[in-house]
Amino acid sequence: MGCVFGKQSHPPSSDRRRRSKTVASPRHPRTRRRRSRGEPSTEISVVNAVDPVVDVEEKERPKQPKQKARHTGDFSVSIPAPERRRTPSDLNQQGWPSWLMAVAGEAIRDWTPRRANTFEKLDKIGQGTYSNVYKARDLLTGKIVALKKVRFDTLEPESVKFMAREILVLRKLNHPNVIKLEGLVTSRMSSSLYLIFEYMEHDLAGLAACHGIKFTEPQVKCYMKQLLSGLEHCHNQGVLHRDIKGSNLLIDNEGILKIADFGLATFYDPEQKKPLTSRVVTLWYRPPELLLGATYYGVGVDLWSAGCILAELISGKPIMPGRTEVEQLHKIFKLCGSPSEQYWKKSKLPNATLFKPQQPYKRCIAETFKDFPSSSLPLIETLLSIDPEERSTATAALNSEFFTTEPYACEPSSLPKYPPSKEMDVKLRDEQARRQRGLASKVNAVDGARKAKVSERANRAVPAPEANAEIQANLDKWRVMTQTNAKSKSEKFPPPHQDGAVGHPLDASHKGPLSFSATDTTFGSSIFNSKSSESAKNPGPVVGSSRRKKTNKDPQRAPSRKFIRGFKPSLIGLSMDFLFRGKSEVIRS
Ligand SMILES: Nc1ncnc2c1ncn2[C@@H]1O[C@H](COP(=O)(O)OP(=O)(O)OP(=O)(O)O)[C@@H](O)[C@H]1O
Repeated sequence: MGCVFGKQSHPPSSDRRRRSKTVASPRHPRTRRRRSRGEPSTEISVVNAVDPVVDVEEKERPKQPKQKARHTGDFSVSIPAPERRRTPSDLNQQGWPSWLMAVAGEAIRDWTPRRANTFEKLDKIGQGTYSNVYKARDLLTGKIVALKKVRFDTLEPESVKFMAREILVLRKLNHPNVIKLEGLVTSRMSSSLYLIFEYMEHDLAGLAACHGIKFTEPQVKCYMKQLLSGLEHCHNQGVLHRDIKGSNLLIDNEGILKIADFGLATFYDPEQKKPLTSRVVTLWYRPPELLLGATYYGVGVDLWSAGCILAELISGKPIMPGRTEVEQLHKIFKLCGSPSEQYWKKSKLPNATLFKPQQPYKRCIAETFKDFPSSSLPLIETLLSIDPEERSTATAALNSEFFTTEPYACEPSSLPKYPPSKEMDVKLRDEQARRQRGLASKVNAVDGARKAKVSERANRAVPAPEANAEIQANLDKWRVMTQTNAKSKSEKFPPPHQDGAVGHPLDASHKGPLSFSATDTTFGSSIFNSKSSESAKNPGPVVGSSRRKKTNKDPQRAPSRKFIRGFKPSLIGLSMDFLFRGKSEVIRS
């Protein structure tokens, strides 16, 4: 941060915005974030005069920061005339900048911002799609904290609102298994905002990716108990998290698990349901109703993700690593069975006609997970119910026999003390290994290196790849073209104001899912084996946004895109079976 002065050096931002709108697809798959990825359009130069907190990013910011188009929903957000220059007089009495007061007044009510110069930034410890996270020392208390620097565009009130929603949600929650927002930091003239959190040493994805860590049954129960307790609190407070996955489950050195990253969370009222976007939750953990386009949903979405995590913790690998929405649904149907006739009728899901298989798929959770502890199966069956209502509640899950039969959950404090294992650490380790392999491959022939790369990636990346956007866009087009009564997209999907998170595509969280031992052989079932080998042959997208872009051009990924492009209105009436068959044929070729 430092002492930061605003300096106007760009052409009017509307120009840049116009340009950027042509860049991003309105159906960009990363629904995850509705916040802008673009830097504020007022260029900032940094003079680190007073603050001990040096903002590396601001120092290194390029002269012409690229702006990505922002889509709050299925459509671009209209943006009001930009404010040009910020001065200290923009701060109100408490020290909040006016742009924040104007749009996010409620989120910061009764709080006073901390000054940047009261923290010492120590290390970058995490990177999300819309944030960088730093380890820092609070110079007033000496405590180590995590500072999450949120990227958003002050000139786009919508993007500030999304950030404000995250703050509002966090302020409403107060539970040992939910990350606590301890305050906010603003710097005088810059438009950055930092969220102050308690510092957590690990995340479950990172731990799970550590070689040699295989959780025991009491340990799995311990983590699951904490996850479900945190979820129970969120749901009781009327909050849906909508992105439960390993890298969002932080763990401290005392073994305490806390649910983090509420950037996609929303308030909901089960008594007065409002339409919400279906384009949330990282693909591998996304429940079938969202893949089928549900806009009225509830706690079941988080419980499904919790079910995926439970099975993953026991098995040692992600259970349904799909690369596209179609493939994800296929994996779900193969494992959990396709929805019953009754459910298709009752749910009236937007994509039902398209995705309903001609031949129903049989549920085979018990056979697939036959080696799992027997008390875990009823809970997995419940959490992975196709009908969200059958998933029940976090409270019911906590009372299930999984937790009431021996061996019981261990105490968090008895969990092993792990070395630093942030997902970021794992990424860096992998990158280093890849580089080394690259060198080795020069000596050992290209082929061998490619194989190693494939097997290493197979279990890790969580895609909600750009192909998803494409498929959704095609499905929408197709629906419009084929339904006599076709509704417009805006009618099918709630407009942004109905759900702050609508439709801004969920770009794969490049966060790796839990990836435990790749050599796990616990599963005898053909379903599991086939899945694993499929992933191994067709590795998921690589981690990290820049690389993700590259992978779109990766021939390994092309088949699904090719398939999607070839998806014509004339396919109406062809079943999901056909779609799956067609897809796998293309993949094989
Ligand atoms: N309180 C914390 N203590 C330690 N590390 C943290 C903390 N909060 C976040 N991190 C690290 O930073 C990473 C990114 O944080 P977070 O998930 O909140 O950001 P994000 O931009 O919302 O990410 P994503 O793109 O996954 O949604 C986390 O995976 C984690 O490793």
